[in-house]
Amino acid sequence: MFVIVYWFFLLCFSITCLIFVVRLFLHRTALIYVVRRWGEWVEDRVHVHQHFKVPEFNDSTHQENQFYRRVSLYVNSLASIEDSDFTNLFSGKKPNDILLSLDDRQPIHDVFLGARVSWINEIERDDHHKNHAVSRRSFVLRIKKKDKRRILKPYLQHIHTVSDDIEQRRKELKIHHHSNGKWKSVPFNHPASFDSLVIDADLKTKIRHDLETFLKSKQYYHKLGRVWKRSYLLYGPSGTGKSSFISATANLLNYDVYNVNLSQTIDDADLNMLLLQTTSKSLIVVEDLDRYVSERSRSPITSSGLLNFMDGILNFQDERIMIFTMNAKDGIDSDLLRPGRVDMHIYFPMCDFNSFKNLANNYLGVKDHKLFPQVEEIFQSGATMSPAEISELMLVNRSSPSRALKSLISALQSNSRNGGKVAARLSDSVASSPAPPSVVEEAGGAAWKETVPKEFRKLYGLLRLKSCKRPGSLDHDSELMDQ
Ligand SMILES: Nc1ncnc2c1ncn2[C@@H]1O[C@H](COP(=O)(O)OP(=O)(O)OP(=O)(O)O)[C@@H](O)[C@H]1O
Ligand SMILES: [Mg+2]
Repeated sequence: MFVIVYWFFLLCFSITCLIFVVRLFLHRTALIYVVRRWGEWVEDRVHVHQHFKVPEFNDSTHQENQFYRRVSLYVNSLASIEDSDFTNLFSGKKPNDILLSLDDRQPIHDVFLGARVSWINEIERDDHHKNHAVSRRSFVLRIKKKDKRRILKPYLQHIHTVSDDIEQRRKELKIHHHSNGKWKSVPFNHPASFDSLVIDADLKTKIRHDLETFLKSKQYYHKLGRVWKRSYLLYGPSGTGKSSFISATANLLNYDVYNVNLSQTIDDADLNMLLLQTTSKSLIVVEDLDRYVSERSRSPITSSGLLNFMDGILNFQDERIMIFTMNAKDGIDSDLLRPGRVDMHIYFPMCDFNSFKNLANNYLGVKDHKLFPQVEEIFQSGATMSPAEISELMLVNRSSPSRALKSLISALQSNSRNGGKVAARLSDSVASSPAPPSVVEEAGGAAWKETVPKEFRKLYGLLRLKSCKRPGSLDHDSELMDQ
């Protein structure tokens, strides 16, 4: 009995060692790839496949096949390209960017909804084409017959979505300005990013989330019969980051910027034409809307022309984001900012101690300093400056954080001593401080009361009571209206 058990354990041990050695050998010598390939070959033999060819050019018209371009982008973005036997390397548009591209006649595998498919990029020579030889490229999709019905349509749709996304990310951004009713563009290279923007962290997350949700909501907007656009109002004193926010949003979404200058002598028709000429996936920006409104009597643009422009009624189905900026909301016609026309109101406050600490970290690389308590005390006494002024001071004194902080302390002290500039700024900030839902409820006005059910209004009232007025806050009213 003992001998049988002994031999049994010895056999198990020997088999385990053998498996271990074989695996090690296969991995070390890369023979594992050969074995896998055999496995795939065998699996391929036992299935019936169907092939779909995507030629680079349309045979009859010799026009470029747009789907070939999409497939090429998609295939070259697959992670499995790194396992391909032969891949080309190209430099991308951005520095240090290396792009991989599949070489001719190289197969590449992909998995979609649990089904394994493969692509191969073929190249055929046509020696009889008008007396000279031409190469015809194509991608061929190989898919198991049993999977075709289940995955083909969603897979092609998936290729569309992914390639759109890649194109969007690779696009070179432009900023457009208009003169004489025509857009002129220059490359947009502003480095602003959401990370360097100093605003309340929760607010930043909410805005990012709102933008991302908007981008994914095409079907939803269309189902509701609404123009697929989102509008933001940025308001707050000068130098608090409104324009930086616009640049950061353009960089985040990779959207072109169209800067609409309402003070130029344009009329309603020009404004409509300008809007029609904007492309999708763009930010349409109107800076200093309050200044324009106060000077409106001298402008050829009518009130309804402006409202139609803000509603984007001429642009169906396109993906646009509109951003309006102003220093203060008071005195602005409530219809102009009503929910639906402007979806979200974002307040940009003057600096407080928290924002100051973020700026000090960004500009001076200091998270803490012995002068911080003194700075905090001055902020608590009510003195303040705009992020633009503070960042400028820090930039000039960036070689010495102590010097930067001392200059800031004396600037804050002198501001609060003479009360002038700061007092003005403070009153500005208080006057335009966020009054989240209440202001917009007025803006929604009677129409809102007519169209929104009573229960909803009650809930809305409760939320209003709970919302607290914080600097850097967000008016959620319009979010609610959208739901
Ligand atoms: N919140 C902020 N976070 C980081 N930097 C800021 C912020 N606000 C202002 N700055 C700095 O100040 C500079 C000017 O800010 P910006 O032009 O965005 O202000 P603004 O609110 O648009 O002012 P204005 O109302 O005068 O147009 C920016 O380039 C940036 O360096
Ligand atoms: Mg600005």
